[in-house]
Amino acid sequence: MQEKEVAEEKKIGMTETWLRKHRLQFIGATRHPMLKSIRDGTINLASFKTWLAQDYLFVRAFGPFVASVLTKARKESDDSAHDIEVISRGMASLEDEILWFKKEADKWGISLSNTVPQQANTNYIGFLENLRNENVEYIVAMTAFWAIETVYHESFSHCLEEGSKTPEEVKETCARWGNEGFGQYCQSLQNIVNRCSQKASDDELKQAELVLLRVLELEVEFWNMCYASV
Ligand SMILES: Cc1ncc(CNC=O)c(N)n1
Repeated sequence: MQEKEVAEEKKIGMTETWLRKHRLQFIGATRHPMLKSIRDGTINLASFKTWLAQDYLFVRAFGPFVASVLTKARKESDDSAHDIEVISRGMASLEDEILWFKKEADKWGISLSNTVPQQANTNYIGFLENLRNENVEYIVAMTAFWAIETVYHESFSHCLEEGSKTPEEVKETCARWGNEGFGQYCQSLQNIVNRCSQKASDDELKQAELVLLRVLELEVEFWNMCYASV
């Protein structure tokens, strides 16, 4: 049976089907040792600072990617009014996010202008650039978008759960992506992917699934990069 039929039969979305199938990879990205060290309070602050500076560069590249998803929604979505609203919300919050990175970098004494992207970051940014191509289908780009946001939400909300020993000075970072509002926004993105997947061809679904897997790999490599930089 095709996965699309499995999803339909069980009355669950395509995203849920993928996440069940690739559960281990999802856990690898959202429960990385670096995240575990945030949660248990043993985080090495040098690693955290590396993450902060590198993620700032990532987010700067993420904006143009989100803009390209917005353009695809306009051209390809069967409910573009709705999708544009959701994607624009994400776009708008990036401005605030960039300001937040600058403020946070000041707090930690990090010079962002002297930061150069490390290899794993360059790979991730290159991946985003490829997805901006107009030949990449809306559902494929949208799946990447949903996955990128959701991985951060899952990762950081876990660091704020009861019983976690996340250091005070890192809590604000966790709350940025771990908060409930961000979780609802991730859910809106997920609903879009699920809706689009009902009309997608098998080939499009295969591509979207591969993109999801690649996001999970790139996220692990991103954390590895920070973790190793001690
Ligand atoms: C490496 C990485 N993955 C996901 C996010 C979350 N999206 C935008 O902020 C992020 N900031 N960085």
